[in-house]
Amino acid sequence: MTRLAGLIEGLDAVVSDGGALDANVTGFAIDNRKVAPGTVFGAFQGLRVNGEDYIADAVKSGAIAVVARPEAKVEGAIHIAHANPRRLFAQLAARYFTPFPDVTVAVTGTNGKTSTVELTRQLWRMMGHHAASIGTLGVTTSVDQVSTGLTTPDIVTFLSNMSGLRREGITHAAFEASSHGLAQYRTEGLPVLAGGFTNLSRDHLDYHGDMDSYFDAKMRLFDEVVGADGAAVVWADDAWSDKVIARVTKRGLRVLSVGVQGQALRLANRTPTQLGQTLEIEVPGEAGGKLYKVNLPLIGAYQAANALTAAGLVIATGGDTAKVLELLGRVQPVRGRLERAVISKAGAPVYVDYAHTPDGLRAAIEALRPHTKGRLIALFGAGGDRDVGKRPLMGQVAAELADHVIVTDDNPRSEEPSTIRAAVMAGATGAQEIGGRRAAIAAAIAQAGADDIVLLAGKGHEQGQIIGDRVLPFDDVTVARECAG
Ligand SMILES: CC(=O)N[C@H]1[C@@H](OP(=O)(O)OP(=O)(O)OC[C@H]2O[C@@H](n3ccc(=O)[nH]c3=O)[C@H](O)[C@@H]2O)O[C@H](CO)[C@@H](O)[C@@H]1O[C@H](C)C(=O)N[C@@H](C)C(=O)N[C@H](CCC(=O)O)C(=O)O
Ligand SMILES: Nc1ncnc2c1ncn2[C@@H]1O[C@H](COP(=O)(O)OP(=O)(O)OP(=O)(O)O)[C@@H](O)[C@H]1O
Ligand SMILES: N[C@H](CCC[C@H](N)C(=O)O)C(=O)O
Ligand SMILES: [Mg+2]
Repeated sequence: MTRLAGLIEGLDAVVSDGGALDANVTGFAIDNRKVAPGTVFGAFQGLRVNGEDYIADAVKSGAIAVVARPEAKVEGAIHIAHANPRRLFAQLAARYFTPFPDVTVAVTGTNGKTSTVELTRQLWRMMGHHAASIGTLGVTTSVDQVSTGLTTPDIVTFLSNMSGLRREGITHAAFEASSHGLAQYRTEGLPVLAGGFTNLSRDHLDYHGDMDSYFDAKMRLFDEVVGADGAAVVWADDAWSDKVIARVTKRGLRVLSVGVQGQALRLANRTPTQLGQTLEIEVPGEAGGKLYKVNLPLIGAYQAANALTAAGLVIATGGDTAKVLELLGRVQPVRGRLERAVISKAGAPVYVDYAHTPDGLRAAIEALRPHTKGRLIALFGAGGDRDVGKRPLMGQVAAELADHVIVTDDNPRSEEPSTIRAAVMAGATGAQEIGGRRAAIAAAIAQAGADDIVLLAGKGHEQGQIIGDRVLPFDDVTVARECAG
């Protein structure tokens, strides 16, 4: 039995009459359609609708308490009122779902979150811990991967997953904190020992408005989600890194900066090899510090960055530096991130990558350049119902850096595919436009000679293409194999 009175004890909220405080709490929900008898309902103002409009329905379905703004109307259940109901709901739900894995870290940034949490999970696992990650790829453990649909799931899914992982024996968990997730308090309430920052560049301005608000949304991870005695692992070579370091230092977090300009793990040298790259990493300490040489079995400067951030998180939460750096030599590739799908009949390697921002495209093309003898053919589109301003910029980056560009469809969602393509084409001087992703992939592979390399960007691991409100099965890796054979 979990009594409501016990859960709300000491919480900073105004609690109304209207129900029994000794009632048994059976669960939490933020969608009235998921309310069962005994549920605590969170009623939040959303972008699409106002959750407060569903309070009466939630009470009818058996909600015993409603967390909502003081001005919301709650009848027939206890009103737990707070000006910031999402945050309060997270704290309350966490009291219900506790305990969680002992060591929990979070990663934010525009690009690299998925790769970093996945590499963190792998490092922990190789160190003998029971580890998991939660993010775009779903909930991943060493035996399972279950999709949640979003990068940062809703608060109830998140906390119940974290608690379920603990019951399965998971002691270490890394999760992706997207800017939407942070702005909506989707990952709160549990102790977070360290936060990682990968980078910041243009994305999601449809939601956040401008870069400063986008930055502030991300910084909530360090301002509020990571515990006051926690650590911040900061990729030091981004244009926003200094601002992040200043902010986390002001909060009093322990700072581990990593990268060429990093102080905790300094990337002294990076040399691409055929199947990966050699990293020389300087770690300050006694006797002038120590230089470690790591043969990272992943290609691309960006994966070196994510690997160092992951190593930083593991070290920040107690991992032995020498051991962690040694284990970087044994990590596995991350699904859909510079994944080699196939080698075409003509002999051209075809890579699938999840680049879906201008900066991501730049990183993916630059990663493949040292491995290209002939031409680099880049294929991509842009997602519908997302930041429209990034479209011509993606076109520009590709036109500038690739030798041949094919603009096609990503997930059009509710938009007209040709309109999205036109917006990308506006920046992509000299590009070829091919509607229909399968036809475009076939054309890209058919054009590639033995010395060329093909990059299929934007969809990475995704298993479907969202057209209208339907999701049609589509996997870039499978389609590439079909077109290559
Ligand atoms: C813009 C956005 O982030 N929207 C998410 C958000 O919506 P919202 O809070 O604005 O909610 P709303 O739909 O207006 O509804 C308001 C409230 O009423 C409730 N409701 C609604 C209808 C109903 O019948 N009954 C009911 O109780 C809802 O549960 C909600 O609490 O909360 C909803 C419930 O959890 C999410 O489903 C929804 O994700 C939509 C589908 C989405 O597309 N999100 C994307 C943009 C997203 O979150 N992406 C990020 C970023 C990925 C990246 O890093 O690139 C991610 O973390 O995945
Ligand atoms: N450190 C990085 N710097 C620049 N670009 C990167 C970096 N890491 C990844 N990328 C690019 O971004 C793409 C997405 O990477 P990843 O999935 O790890 O990021 P993410 O932050 O989880 O994305 P999402 O916002 O969709 O959750 C990669 O396929 C790559 O093209
Ligand atoms: N988390 C990102 C993923 C984008 C992937 C791309 N394939 C698209 O559909 O735009 C988003 O929701 O914007
Ligand atoms: Mg991700």
